[in-house]
Parts: sequence; C-alpha cells; structure tokens
Amino acid sequence: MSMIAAFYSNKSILITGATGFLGKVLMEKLFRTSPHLKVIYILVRPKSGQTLQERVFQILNSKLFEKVKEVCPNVHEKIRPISADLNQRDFAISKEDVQELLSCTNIIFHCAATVRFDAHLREAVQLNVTATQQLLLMASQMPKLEAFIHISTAFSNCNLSHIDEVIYPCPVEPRKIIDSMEWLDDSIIEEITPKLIGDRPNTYTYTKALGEIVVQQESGNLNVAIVRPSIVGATWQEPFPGWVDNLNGPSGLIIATGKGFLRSIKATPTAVADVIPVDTVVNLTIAVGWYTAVHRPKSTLIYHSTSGNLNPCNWYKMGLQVLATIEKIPFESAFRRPNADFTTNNFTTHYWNTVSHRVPAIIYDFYLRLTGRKPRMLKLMNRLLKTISMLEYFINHSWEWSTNNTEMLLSELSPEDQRVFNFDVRQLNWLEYIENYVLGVKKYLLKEDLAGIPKAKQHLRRLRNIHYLFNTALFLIIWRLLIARSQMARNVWFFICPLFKL
Ligand SMILES: CCCCCCCCCCCCCCCCCCCCCC(=O)SCCNC(=O)CCNC(=O)[C@H](O)C(C)(C)COP(=O)(O)OP(=O)(O)OC[C@H]1O[C@@H](n2cnc3c(N)ncnc32)[C@H](O)[C@@H]1OP(=O)(O)O
Ligand SMILES: NC(=O)C1=CN([C@@H]2O[C@H](COP(=O)(O)OP(=O)(O)OC[C@H]3O[C@@H](n4cnc5c(N)ncnc54)[C@H](OP(=O)(O)O)[C@@H]3O)[C@@H](O)[C@H]2O)C=CC1
Repeated sequence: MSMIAAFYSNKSILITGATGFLGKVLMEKLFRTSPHLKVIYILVRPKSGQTLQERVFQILNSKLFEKVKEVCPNVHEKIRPISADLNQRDFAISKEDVQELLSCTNIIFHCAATVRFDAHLREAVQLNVTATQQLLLMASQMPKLEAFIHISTAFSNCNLSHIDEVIYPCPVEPRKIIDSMEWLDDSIIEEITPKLIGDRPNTYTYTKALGEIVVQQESGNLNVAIVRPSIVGATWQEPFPGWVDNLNGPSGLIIATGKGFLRSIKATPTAVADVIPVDTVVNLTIAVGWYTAVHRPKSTLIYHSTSGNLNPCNWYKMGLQVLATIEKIPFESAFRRPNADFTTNNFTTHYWNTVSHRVPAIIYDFYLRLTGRKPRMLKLMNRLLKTISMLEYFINHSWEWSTNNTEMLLSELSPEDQRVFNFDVRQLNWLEYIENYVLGVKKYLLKEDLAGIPKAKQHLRRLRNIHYLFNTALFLIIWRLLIARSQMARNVWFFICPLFKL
C-alpha cells in the first residue's frame, strides 16, 4: 500500500486552479489513488456562460476522469465546487463557504494563476501575487491545515542561467508592488512595467517570482513548500499518455506545425527543451504535500520539476520528432504540407516570416475574396506570429536548474510510492513521449479521429501536387520573362534545347 495514498485518505483538500490544465490532472490523480479522501474543495468561477455545476460536470465526464469513476464511483459527492474569483477581495466567497474552508481544510494546493505572457501588470499582480497573499491569510486561520503547496514556475528567475532551489530576492518588495497597484492608473503601470520586470521577458515570470517571496514572507507558522515546473507538456503515462487540454507551451505550436501554418521558428536547436510531463509534475506535487505535512521541514523547501539536468532533450531533437510523427499521423485539413525548420538569426526569421508566413496568407486571403469568402488567414497568421514572438525567449535560452530537493524527496519514497507517484524523469523516453504528445494533440485538442488518417494523407498528397504545379508554373513564367528580355537566357535556351530534344 502506498503511504502517500494512505496519507490523503480522509483528508479535506483545497485546490485553486482545479479547472486548469495542471489542476485537473492533480484532482484526477488524488481521486484515483486516494478514493477515500474526504473532500476536494475547488474554487471555481463561472466561465464562458457555464455555471459551476456545469463546469464540474464537464470535467468529471471528460475522458481524463474515466478511470476515476471506476475506483471512486461517488466522486461527484466528494468534489465541492466553491464559487470564487481570485480577482476579487476575499475571492468573493460566501461567508458559509469561508467558514467551511477555514474549519475543515487539511491541505492546500495553490495552482491558480494567470499564465498569459502579455497580461497587464495589474492583472498579473492581482492573480499571481495578491491572491497568493490572501490565500495565505486564509490558510493562517485554518486550525487543521497540515501543508500549503504553492505552484510557481521554474522560469520565475529566468533572468539567471543557473537557478537553485532557493527563493531569489526581487528589487522591489512585493508589498510595495501590491500597494502601488491600488492607486496607480493603468497608463502609469504600463510605463513602469519594463523597469519593474527588468531583464525578465514578461509580467508572468516577474509576478510568479513576487508570489514566491510573498509565500516566504507571509507564511508565518504555516507548513509551506513551492513546486517550480518548467514547460508542462502532455501526460507521459497517466491516466493515459498524451492527454493535454490547452494550447499553452508546445501544444499550440505543434498544432500550428501540423496544420502547415508554422514553417519556421527562431530557436537555438541545441538549447535544452525543458519540457516536463504534467503527470510527473502532479506526482511530485502530491508527494511534496505528503512530505511537507509529515516531515514538517524547518524552512520552505523549493522543488524543481524539470527535466534538463536529469534527462535532457533539445529543441532540434524535439522538432524533428514532432515532424516525423506528423508525417506518420497527419492532422486533417492542413493549410499546407507540414514542413518547418528553425532559424537562428533575426534576418532569416524576418525573411521566412514574410516569404513563408505572410505572403502565402495574403495569397490565400486573395483567393478567399475571389471566391466571395471573408479573408481571415493573414489575421490568424499575425496572431500566431505574435504568440511565437512571446514564446521565442524560452526556446533561445538554456537554463540549469538544480534538483537536489526533488532528488532527496524521491529517495525518501518507498518503492511502492516511487511506483505510484513516479516523478523520476530519468525514465522518460523522449521519442516515445513526443510521439504520444503529437498523437494526443490530434485526439484530445483537435478532436480528430484516427480513422481520418488516410483522408488526411490524401489531402497532403493533393497539397504536394498543387505545390509542385505552382512551382513549375512560377518557374516557367519567370523563364519566359527572362527569355523575352535577356539574350543570355535565349543563348542558354537554344543551347540546351537540342540536348534534351526540346
Ligand atoms: C526542426 C524544426 C521543427 C519546428 C517545429 C517545432 C514545433 C515544436 C516545437 C515546440 C516549441 C515549444 C515552445 C514552447 C515554449 C513555452 C514556454 C513556456 C514557458 C513558461 C511555462 C509557464 O510557466 S506558464 C505556461 C505557459 N504559458 C503559455 O504558454 C501562455 C502563452 N500564451 C500567451 O501568453 C498568449 O496566448 C499570447 C502568446 C500572449 C497571445 O495572446 P493573444 O491574446 O494574442 O491571443 P490568444 O491568447 O487568444 O491566442 C491567440 C491564438 O493563438 C492560440 N494560442 C494560444 N497560445 C498558443 C501557443 N502557445 N502556441 C500557439 N498558439 C497559441 C490561441 O488559441 C488563439 O487562437 P484562436 O484565435 O484561434 O483562439
Ligand atoms: N502550463 C505550464 O507550462 C506551466 C504552468 N505553471 C504553473 O502551474 C499553475 C497552473 O498552470 P496551468 O494549469 O497551465 O494554467 P491554466 O491557465 O490552465 O489554469 C489556470 C487556473 O487558474 C484559474 N484562474 C485564473 N484566473 C482566475 C480567477 N480570476 N479566479 C479563479 N480562478 C482563476 C483558472 O480558472 P478558469 O478555468 O476559470 O480560467 C484555471 O483553473 C500556474 O500557477 C502556472 O504558473 C508552471 C510552469 C509551467
């Protein structure tokens, strides 16, 4: 029997961000391995016109939760959605719900955040700093609380090349930043944002770093720990390989590549592709909750959930395997044949963005106009190029993360716990993982049936023929123009004709 699974039996757990990518997998794993847990409280806000109950119903009836329903048939009775909005003071939680949370909660997993790279600093501070501060205040009023686990990011200190499992200071105290958001207007905040974030690439990484300092400064006597995942990718093993449910990180770019939109991206091919499967992050997070509650370390421990120093992969190897898998298992209705490459300097990046991205989009929009349809390709391409410009920072740098605490924790686990909560990334086979990732993007993000592969291949053959036809026509038109204008071209033409009996 797993000691960790047994620890969570009869526990009341609070998860923020449970409707997100990481939060869903965390909730699924807890229910599947500890079906006798008492309750999981989840802070949920109404979204896209769905009520709390509808959102929870959709999650529990998704493919991700299929195995849970076998081992925990009454899962819908053990999940307790609480209406909350982390943007509001006191999270807009009702007094009755607050009382229940304060009196019952044993473990908190704080996953909620805005992960947008272009979030306005006010929004990023509210969600990634102030909300963390408020949750810590709530936690300090929970008599039964055994552990508070904060999910940060391995990129919170991406302005450093070597990052240890410690909390690094920020130039301006988080409290001062939180207070200034109260009275500064948006335009002033926008003006000072570049100075505040300094050599970090965006407000996301900056506010995640501030959030860590808040955890360190405001945890009081709480038993807290911080988990720093790197680039969270699809599931590696459980509940099944390849599950992913949003476009963040690599997923969106895999789609853009497979659909033939993305033909080149500025990357350092040898840079470490520090992707970490979401189930690996979740297994570590659950183990951290157990270890923090049972062993009560004297200080706030930071755990890096990264792959680069234990089992490194690079962007070139990842990109090749993505393309090889797409070749075998193509996506449907591709805009062009998938064929992408890395550029390594700004000039070639701008050149290929024009030639391979914008010009084909303009030509296609022209064709849409000719056929009486609304042009949309250039707009879509520009949004994709904006997204890529935000992600490029992370694929043109390499970082070294120490993982002493994570390796220490692994050694503390029994063999049974190491099996049930496996976060030993050294066992990961990258080629197999990337293949399952691409397959998962096709099945779970694009909702494409594998039965459609022959048709998708036929579509790609058609695109290839159109491509060859277009290139041949273009060559002939240019050659005709050249012959009409250049004696040299005519001489060459008359010289080669007899050779090829033209
Ligand atoms: C051999 C060569 C082979 C080559 C082939 C190579 C292929 C394989 C190589 C793989 C390379 C891996 C690189 C990973 C680096 C990840 C680093 C993460 C590190 C930190 C991780 C964290 O600690 S934290 C989680 C990460 N946090 C995000 O990753 C949010 C990003 N995102 C945004 O911050 C907003 O997205 C932003 C961008 C502001 C736009 O914002 P915006 O308002 O302009 O537009 P939207 O957000 O609405 O997105 C506009 C449309 O792009 C769609 N889209 C959204 N995300 C997308 C995405 N990642 N890739 C594509 N498409 C995406 C979206 O679905 C919309 O599509 P639509 O319009 O049809 O709905
Ligand atoms: N994905 C990645 O690559 C990485 C993620 N992380 C960290 O992991 C954690 C989870 O990330 P991930 O699951 O990818 O992110 P998602 O964007 O998928 O999920 C974010 C979660 O936060 C919730 N949330 C956001 N704003 C609010 C709000 N105002 N009120 C209530 N809830 C809110 C969302 O709720 P709703 O569904 O209602 O929007 C959602 O449940 C974050 O802390 C992130 O920094 C760290 C490293 C890498």
